[in-house]
Amino acid sequence: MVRLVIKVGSHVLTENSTIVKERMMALVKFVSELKEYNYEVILVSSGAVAAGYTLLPLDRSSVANRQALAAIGQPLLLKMYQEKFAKFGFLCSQILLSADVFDSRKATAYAKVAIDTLLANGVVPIINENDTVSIEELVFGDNDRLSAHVTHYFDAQMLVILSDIDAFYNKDPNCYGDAVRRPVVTHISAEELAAEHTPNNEFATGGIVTKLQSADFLMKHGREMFLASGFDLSDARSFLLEKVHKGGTLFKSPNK
Ligand SMILES: Nc1ncnc2c1ncn2[C@@H]1O[C@H](COP(=O)(O)OP(=O)(O)O)[C@@H](O)[C@H]1O
Ligand SMILES: N[C@@H](CCC(=O)OP(=O)(O)O)C(=O)O
Repeated sequence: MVRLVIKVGSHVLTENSTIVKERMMALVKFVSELKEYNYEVILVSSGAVAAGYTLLPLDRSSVANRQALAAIGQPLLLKMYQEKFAKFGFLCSQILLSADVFDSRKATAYAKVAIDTLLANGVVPIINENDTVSIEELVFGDNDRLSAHVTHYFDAQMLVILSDIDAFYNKDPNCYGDAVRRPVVTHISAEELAAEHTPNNEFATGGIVTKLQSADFLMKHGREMFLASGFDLSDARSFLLEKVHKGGTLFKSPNK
């Protein structure tokens, strides 16, 4: 069994203050297919704040309101995931983590026991940051780095980030028409890791920099990361199910 972490961003799941059910369904179908192909899949799903906003459009500039939106949106997201996974005969489950879990070996080990047990029973763990209590020094703030920690500490081989962008380019393709895709990356420079956050959606928090930081963390720990589109899953499907690297970017250490 190969253990995988799939991370999906807020923009993939929501558009114009609504949850895009078709995209969520495509994701659930893809995860279910991966499970049929003997992958163990942990899903890291963003979208709690964006989902909360579809029910109660509070002003998101206030931290308290964002905490409240996450509390409203997280159960809605999970309800939708449960209904959709049930169509494929799978149970799913919710695990909310905060950054301090990974500061404690004991807490990390306890969380891993729960995840191992869920996976051993065929259940899909769905992880998000515990946004209601994760503030200030406890916060990852973006699920890119959270999912990199999940991949490393819960012993997955690879992280697959399904984003609103289909790959890593030499410059932002949303700003530069001549940006060139980088299919394989084996080194990330200090400047790239320190660049400003550039999220492309009002609910997204990370941008490309947190994806590069996640890739760097994983490469240093001997693990791989694949960045591909979450709007069109064909590159991720080809890569994981057909073992053909068409689009997307694979981050791997040079000696692997
Ligand atoms: N070099 C780059 N390659 C790809 N995307 C980039 C680059 N520089 C900046 N970006 C921006 O990063 C965005 C992806 O981050 P984000 O919107 O946070 O995605 P998600 O919600 O999927 O996590 C892209 O839509 C793009 O505008
Ligand atoms: N925990 C937050 C995640 C926000 C976030 O990281 O979004 P994204 O940059 O789209 O992955 C939420 O569920 O709204």
